Amino acid sequence: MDSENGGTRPMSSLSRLKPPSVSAAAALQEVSESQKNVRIPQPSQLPTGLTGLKRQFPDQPSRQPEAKRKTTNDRAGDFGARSIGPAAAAGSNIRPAPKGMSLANLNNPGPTHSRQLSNASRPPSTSNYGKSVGYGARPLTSHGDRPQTSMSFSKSTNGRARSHTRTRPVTAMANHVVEDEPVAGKQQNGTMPPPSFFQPSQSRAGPLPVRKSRARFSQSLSSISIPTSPTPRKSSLSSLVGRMDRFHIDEQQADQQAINGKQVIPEKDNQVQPQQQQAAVSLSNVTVRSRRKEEENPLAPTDQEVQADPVVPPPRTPVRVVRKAMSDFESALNVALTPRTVAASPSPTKSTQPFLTKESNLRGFTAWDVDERLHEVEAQFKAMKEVMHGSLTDRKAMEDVIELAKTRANDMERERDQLNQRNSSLQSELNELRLQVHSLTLDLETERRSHQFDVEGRSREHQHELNELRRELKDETERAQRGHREALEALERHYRAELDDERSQKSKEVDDLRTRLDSEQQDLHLALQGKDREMQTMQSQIEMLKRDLEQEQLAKKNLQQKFAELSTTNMTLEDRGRALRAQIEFLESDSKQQSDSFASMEARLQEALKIAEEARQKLIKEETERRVLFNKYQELKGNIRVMCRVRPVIDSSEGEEAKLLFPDLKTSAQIDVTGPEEKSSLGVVSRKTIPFEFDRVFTPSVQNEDVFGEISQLVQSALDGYNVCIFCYGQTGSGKTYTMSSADGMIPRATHMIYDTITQLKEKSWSYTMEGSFVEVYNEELNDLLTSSRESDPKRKLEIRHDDARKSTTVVNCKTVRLDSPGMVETMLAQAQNNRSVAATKANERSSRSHSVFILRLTGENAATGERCEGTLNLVDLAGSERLKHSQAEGERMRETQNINKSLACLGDVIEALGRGSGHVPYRNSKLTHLLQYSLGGNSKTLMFVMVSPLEAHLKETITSLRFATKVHNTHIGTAKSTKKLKE
Ligand SMILES: Nc1ncnc2c1ncn2[C@@H]1O[C@H](COP(=O)(O)OP(=O)(O)OP(=O)(O)O)[C@@H](O)[C@H]1O
Repeated sequence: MDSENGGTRPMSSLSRLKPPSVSAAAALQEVSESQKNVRIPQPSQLPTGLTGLKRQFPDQPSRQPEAKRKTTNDRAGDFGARSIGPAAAAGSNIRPAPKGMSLANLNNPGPTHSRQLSNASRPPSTSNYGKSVGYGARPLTSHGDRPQTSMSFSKSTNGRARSHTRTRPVTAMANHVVEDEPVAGKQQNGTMPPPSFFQPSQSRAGPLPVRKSRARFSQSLSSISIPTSPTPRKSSLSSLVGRMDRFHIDEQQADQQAINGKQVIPEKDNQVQPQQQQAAVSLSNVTVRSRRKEEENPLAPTDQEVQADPVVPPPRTPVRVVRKAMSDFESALNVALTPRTVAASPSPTKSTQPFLTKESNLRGFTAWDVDERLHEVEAQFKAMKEVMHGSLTDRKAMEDVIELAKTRANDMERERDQLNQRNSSLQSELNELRLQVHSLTLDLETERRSHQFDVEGRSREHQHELNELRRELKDETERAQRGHREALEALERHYRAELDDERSQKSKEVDDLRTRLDSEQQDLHLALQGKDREMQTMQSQIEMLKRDLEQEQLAKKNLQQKFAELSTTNMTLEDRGRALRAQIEFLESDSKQQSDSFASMEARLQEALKIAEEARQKLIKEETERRVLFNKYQELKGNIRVMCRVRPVIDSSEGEEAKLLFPDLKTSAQIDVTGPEEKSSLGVVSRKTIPFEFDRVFTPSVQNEDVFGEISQLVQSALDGYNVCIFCYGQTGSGKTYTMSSADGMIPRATHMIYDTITQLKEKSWSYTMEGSFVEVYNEELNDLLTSSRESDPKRKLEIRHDDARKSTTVVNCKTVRLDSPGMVETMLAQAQNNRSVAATKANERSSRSHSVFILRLTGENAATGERCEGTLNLVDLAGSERLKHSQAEGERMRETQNINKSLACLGDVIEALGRGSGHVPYRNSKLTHLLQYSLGGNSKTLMFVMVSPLEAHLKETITSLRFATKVHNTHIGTAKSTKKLKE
């Protein structure tokens, strides 16, 4: 150990003066640091025992100055003063600490000192506290997170590799023990168990944990800090107590050796009495402080020197301690009496040893003052006497303490024995229980195996029984099935026999029922026939009754008529009677004159009636002649007539009205149109008035009814067997459709008139059939307007067929509707209007882009005269005649307009050709002229309406149309001939 510390202390014990070793210096520094960390408790903070201790041993700073080196007597006095503490504490009424609570807890029983389970956060334990000698917590070393305690120290002695922890002793006490106790047993592990004041003085065979707990408890007690007194007595006492601790350490070392170096980590032992703890605390602290003083005084005998002496047995009682102190004192005295080397005097011989020994050469030294030395010895002797006195007092206190400790030790021994006994009994019980558990386990296993064998055997038996039962059940089932089958067969036979009987019986019943039903059916049939006859009779009676009823109704009507006639006759007769009575009265007065007068009047009346009849007959004859004459007039005048109609201005928004004048309202055959402005060569702007004359000019105020009145004779001509063609020509929006197809236009009025005429002609034995068709010429193609686009077959195109012999035209594949009533004509017109191609242009929203032709074929027969006639009425609504440039049509509309213009030009060409009497009339140049071939010229009567717009904007078109109409009007296209012929 010395070599480890590098100390140079001589091994000889004669000098007893050794320089402080490095380890001792380190220990001294450790103790000094510990003392710095000590928080000196105030008297009020000290435990009661310690407070009493302080009362008994008050500090005496005046006896000896602090700077003065302490002598052995001083340390002995310290020992006595300190050793009294535990005794006083034992004698006082110190309340024992609670179980599990150390003395440190008593000093500061705050919650912060409660033992924590967590290593990382555990506050310094009481053991650590004892190591650090004060409340100041020692910072954690690098050896581990957990503060190193006496427990860990004890663990290191348990053979673990903890020798490296010796680099820094945990506590001053531990440092002292480790470094200053060159005991072989202690140095084996480099550590030693903490000293314990209550350690048994001899090795015992008691339980090791108890001893360990006592050691730990003693170390924890060392954490109690007691202020160090500067008095020499206290130093001496500390020295003594330190020696006593080392004695105990020796004893503990012996115990360690007794338990073969094995140490069990003590369990938590809280059974140490607080008085013992307190005593140990005081002693250990005193030891620490005294050792520090010893280190400061190298001349004083140290504990190591005492411990190093193997001859001197360690004192085991305070008496021995005192004796040892005395011997120490004597040794010190010898040293003191030994001539010292004066520091200022040179050494007679140069010795390499720094201390005085018996071999030291003292020759040459100056003699020292004996008197002074005696005084010093006397003073020291006095002090020694005082120390002795105090030591005796201390001895008594220590003996009390020892007695108390012995008592406590005995109690604990007893308790330990009891615990050992209980432990052994519990161990034996545990062993017994283990044996029982083992035997029970074996029994259980045996039982389980036997039970398993039993279960397997029983399962085999059950399986066998189950198989047997299955076989039996199968046999039983088969037997039962056989029995049931036989029973079923027997039952079947039985029921079959019963069924046969039942069937024969039922068949007999059915036969009876059938015969009965037949007879009943015959009866019912007979009854039904009777009922039929009755019903026929009833029906005949009903018929007869109906007829009777009708006859009765007729008779009733006749009677009613007769009654009415009779009533009238009665009234007439009454009137005549009244007249006759008046006449009788008159006659009675002047009968002859009155009778003559009556006869003359009667003759005049008869004459008037005769004249009236003659006039009526003459009227009829003249009417017939007029019609003949009209037709002859038509034939003579030419068969084309032109009428002009000007529509009214519908809305002022249409624009400025053109200047159209009608000069001759009587004849109504002229229209004067003020032409557009013209600039002459002289620059004079003027507007010409262009006069146009036609067969009839209709002003804007003329209604359709008046217009129809003018053409009704033409319609009548159709009934007389003429081909009549009425067509409207004019620009878009001039009123063509309005005139021809409106609700009161020419077509409805013509049909209505024809119906009326047909009805009238029935009296003359004429019967007519009327068939209508409606076609359209669009882009030089014929379309049937009475057939919708869905119904029409594109493969069946309309074709124009002419019958040259009959001068009639037929459109093949065109739908022809028999018109039996005026309502059918209206329906046909509406249908045609829907199917007609109407497209919008810039000239007119509702511009008709096609020519529509309504063909009404009239066939009449006169049953009386045998005459037959076929006439055709063509009502044509031409498309707009506006010029292409004006219409601004594009694309498809342009093509439409071109076709329209072409067909209209062809119409003009045909009329021109007819007027010229050309042999070839270009009917086939257009579909329109081709369709109207026999309605233009020949035996046809043609009427052209030239429609005029009243607007100034349409003036040019108006003039163009009027010029074209004038051209037509001036054309003589032949004589119309009636188709009326006698029926062969
Ligand atoms: N005499 C009239 N009295 C009142 N309104 C008329 C008369 N004539 C024409 N109209 C009106 O003028 C408008 C154009 O007439 P309509 O459609 O008959 O012209 P259009 O010559 O047939 O034109 P399109 O060639 O485009 O068919 C219509 O709204 C019609 O009602």
